[in-house]
Amino acid sequence: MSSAATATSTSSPFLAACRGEEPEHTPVWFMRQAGRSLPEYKEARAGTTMLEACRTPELVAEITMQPVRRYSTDAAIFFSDIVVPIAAIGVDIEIVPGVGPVVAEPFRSDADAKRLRNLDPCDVGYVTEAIGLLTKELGNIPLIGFAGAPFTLASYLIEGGPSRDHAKTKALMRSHPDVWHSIASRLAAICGEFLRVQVEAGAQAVQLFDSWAGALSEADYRRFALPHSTAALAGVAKSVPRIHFGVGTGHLLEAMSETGAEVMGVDFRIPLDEAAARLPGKTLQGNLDPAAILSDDEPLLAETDEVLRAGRAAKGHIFNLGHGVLPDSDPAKLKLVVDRVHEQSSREASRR
Ligand SMILES: Cc1c2[nH]c(c1CCC(=O)O)Cc1[nH]c(c(CCC(=O)O)c1C)Cc1[nH]c(c(CCC(=O)O)c1C)Cc1[nH]c(c(C)c1CCC(=O)O)C2
Repeated sequence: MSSAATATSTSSPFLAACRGEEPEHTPVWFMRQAGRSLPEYKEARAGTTMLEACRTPELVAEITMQPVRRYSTDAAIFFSDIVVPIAAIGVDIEIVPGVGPVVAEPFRSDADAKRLRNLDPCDVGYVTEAIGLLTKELGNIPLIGFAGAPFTLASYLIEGGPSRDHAKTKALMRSHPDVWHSIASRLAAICGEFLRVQVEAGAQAVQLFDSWAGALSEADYRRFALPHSTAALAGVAKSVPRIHFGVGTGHLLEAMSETGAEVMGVDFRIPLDEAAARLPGKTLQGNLDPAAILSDDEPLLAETDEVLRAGRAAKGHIFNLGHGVLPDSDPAKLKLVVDRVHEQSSREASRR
């Protein structure tokens, strides 16, 4: 490792917390920190579709930087989407504004599984290029790369779009487990490669989003999702810290941490001290309710303090929301939270 890289990793509160070391203050970043809550994002994105934007390195770098500049977050998350690698291998998928990913021909059969060929780094050359631009601009702020987990991606491919009950996906798992495992294992290989491309280009941590895994029972999660998420994360094992996150996954925390992730994301439904008792020795990330950002300052700051207090029970704590920033959020409130987290936790650190 070069001396520059060593200096970066030792001086970053985010990377220290990932490793379970004592940072100078509690690091903070927000899922969906770049997005529709920022006027400068709306301006930069005007006239460009989401997937076109993800394929334009200068625009990706600019949008990734926007929240870092505005809020002084302790990490940047790469601006992209979980469906970018799927589109890159030629699957006809679009991101429809206000809806989400929509697939022209939903996946149902073994023949469909074969539409998922391996990802070649050249398929996503724009990702490597954008991360190259970003590592120069970010200085010692680490960049988080990410991918969607096989279950969450498979749900979009099988349902054809967003789904509340994931009924077609669950029916396919049960009736045709061989087809399911074929789709999910191909997705795991694609996700693992997508993560590797980002790390090789300069991402210093990764997050695997299994946003919809909370729809599964623990038994089904273990049988149908866990092996594939484990395989996806194995792609970058031992190279960078790996964060794993899902929504409504309180019943799955232990099972999800068996993927090997060093950091577990916790949504807002479970207090961090409870999660810490269940996952001893893990760094936790979370978990202010995104809706708290829409409230008045007083309740917002009280809840921020409570998340910090509960987070002290964990080996390491990375402050975040329990899910993504809501589009109606006022950027000034997010800035208020960042400043509060930094102030309160540096005061705490100086008392130790
Ligand atoms: C399920 C999922 C998707 N994408 C993602 C997930 C997992 C995280 C989660 O649970 O929220 C991940 C994602 N998508 C985006 C990021 C960028 C980084 C960040 O700031 O967090 C990340 C990490 C940008 C985006 N991805 C998308 C937007 C909004 C598109 C726009 O601004 O036009 C952004 C900023 C589009 C998208 N893409 C997806 C959805 C559901 C949507 C929203 C559709 C809508 O409401 O318009 C699929």
